[in-house]
Amino acid sequence: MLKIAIQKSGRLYEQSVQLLKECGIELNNGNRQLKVKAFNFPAEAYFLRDDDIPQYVADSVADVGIVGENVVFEKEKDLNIVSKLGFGRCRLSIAVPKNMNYQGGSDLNGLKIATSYTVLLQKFLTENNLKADIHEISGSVEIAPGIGLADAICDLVSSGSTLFTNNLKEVEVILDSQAVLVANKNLDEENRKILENLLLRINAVKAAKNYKYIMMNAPDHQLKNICALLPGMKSPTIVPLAEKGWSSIQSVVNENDFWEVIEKLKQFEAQGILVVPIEKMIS
Ligand SMILES: Nc1ncnc2c1ncn2[C@@H]1O[C@H](COP(=O)(O)OP(=O)(O)OP(=O)(O)O)[C@@H](O)[C@H]1O
Ligand SMILES: O=P(O)(O)OC[C@H]1O[C@H](OP(=O)(O)OP(=O)(O)O)[C@H](O)[C@@H]1O
Ligand SMILES: [Mg+2]
Repeated sequence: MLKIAIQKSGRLYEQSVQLLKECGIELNNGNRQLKVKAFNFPAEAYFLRDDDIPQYVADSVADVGIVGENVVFEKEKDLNIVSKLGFGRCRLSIAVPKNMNYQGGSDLNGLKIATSYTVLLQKFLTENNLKADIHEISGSVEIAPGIGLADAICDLVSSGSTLFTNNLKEVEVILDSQAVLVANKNLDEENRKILENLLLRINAVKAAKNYKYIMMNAPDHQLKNICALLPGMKSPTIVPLAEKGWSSIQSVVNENDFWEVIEKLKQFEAQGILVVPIEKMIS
């Protein structure tokens, strides 16, 4: 039985549960139980404060956990990061009052900086030969300069709207972060196998999000051009149409190249192009 630690509530909760669901792991947490067995997978979920997850996984209280890289690196526990999950994207940044004439890192010398990320902030200061006074607070960090508690802050930023509403501006990015799956370094054989299975599913879900399934008709003399454009997972599927000289082509296309590929397909006389989402993709 693989014990999976996930955030009880907050920024990562919904997407963590959703990811497990897309992996076929259903957790009925309807009545807010903190420990829930999956119906159809040898796993059990523990719902915890995100700050505690690295410690619990390192201590084998849980075998794996879903948590932000920002927390993983701040806590400095000996863990394996086994997958980057692509959600919970944010950055850990230093921000100063909007009206400060900030020229560069050396302007931080001698300032009082409020943060919940003392380890990562100290590392940044040391690496950049800066000396500032770190003032640890556990939340509502952005309010600190406005109430005279500190001169600057170091906290998570995503859209920047919290900084904006508190009259602050972002001046240094310390870390780019996203949610990751971390694992205990000494899993037993049984749990290692379950984790392998879970990772296969996570990779299938992640890959599917990056690709679309594409179908079209094209004249046979363009097949070579189109196949070069759409290599597919192995190679495209080509089926002759009832109309002579025409074929139907099916393949996958990466989301990033999508519009460029469509434009070229039109040049290669493709018609009736259909694009559909993929639910899972296993290579
Ligand atoms: N604005 C944001 N946009 C995207 N991801 C974010 C944002 N803020 C935080 N995160 C990510 O989500 C994680 C959890 O954030 P949240 O604000 O829910 O934490 P918390 O208040 O410490 O929760 P807990 O009650 O579990 O301790 C953060 O550690 C970070 O990785
Ligand atoms: O750049 P933004 O999009 O404004 O996001 C940044 C804010 O989001 C997080 O807090 P959250 O809203 O999760 O609340 P919290 O204070 O309870 O952690 C983070 O601590 C910032 O305050
Ligand atoms: Mg927390």
